[in-house]
Amino acid sequence: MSAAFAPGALTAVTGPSGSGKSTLLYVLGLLVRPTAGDVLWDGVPTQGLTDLERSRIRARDIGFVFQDALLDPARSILENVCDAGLFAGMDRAVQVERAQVLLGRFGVEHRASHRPGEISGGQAQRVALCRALLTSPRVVLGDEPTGNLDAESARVVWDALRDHARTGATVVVATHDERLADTADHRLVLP
Ligand SMILES: Nc1ncnc2c1ncn2[C@@H]1O[C@H](COP(=O)(O)OP(=O)(O)OP(=O)(O)O)[C@@H](O)[C@H]1O
Repeated sequence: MSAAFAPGALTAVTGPSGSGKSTLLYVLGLLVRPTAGDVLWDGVPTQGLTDLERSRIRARDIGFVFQDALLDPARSILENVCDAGLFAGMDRAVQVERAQVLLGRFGVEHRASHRPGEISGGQAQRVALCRALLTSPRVVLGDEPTGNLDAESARVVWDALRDHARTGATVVVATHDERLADTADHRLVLP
């Protein structure tokens, strides 16, 4: 099986539980190496890249959103978002400016100095989205990013991912939510 994920589009990955949606995203995101096959990045095979080279691509070009926000509980909301820029070599002032714009866009700017334990699950997921978008990555991968959210927050997160695809990025999202998946540009169904 092979699949191509085009820039400028959101692809929804669906399929039964255990069909490999998460595994596919981890492989695409260069978090794990496939036991067979390869991921081509701009047409270039990634299997032969060193861990450092793969980490560089991840830091610079890939944003991740998981089912849980996975924020660092010891750091403020602003710091959690800015941290995504560290390994991408983003200037600190640019990190803060961009983080504040994103937090404002998703209605959580008043929580910037709070700790993750002081905000709701829906707000935490919006913060995770800001973190994923901080570097304006060319690729955003979502593993059930709306799985724990109420309908309104789910829509906010999904629409933001689709809007990011509209900027020319490649966005791939695994989901069990058929209604959201129906609004994706493409659909990959795992058997
Ligand atoms: N760390 C692991 N080690 C070994 N097998 C694993 C590991 N993680 C997942 N698997 C197996 O790989 C297969 C695919 O799992 P995966 O989590 O990718 O499916 P999924 O489609 O995302 O499922 P769900 O919708 O339930 O999240 C399953 O059979 C699972 O048991």
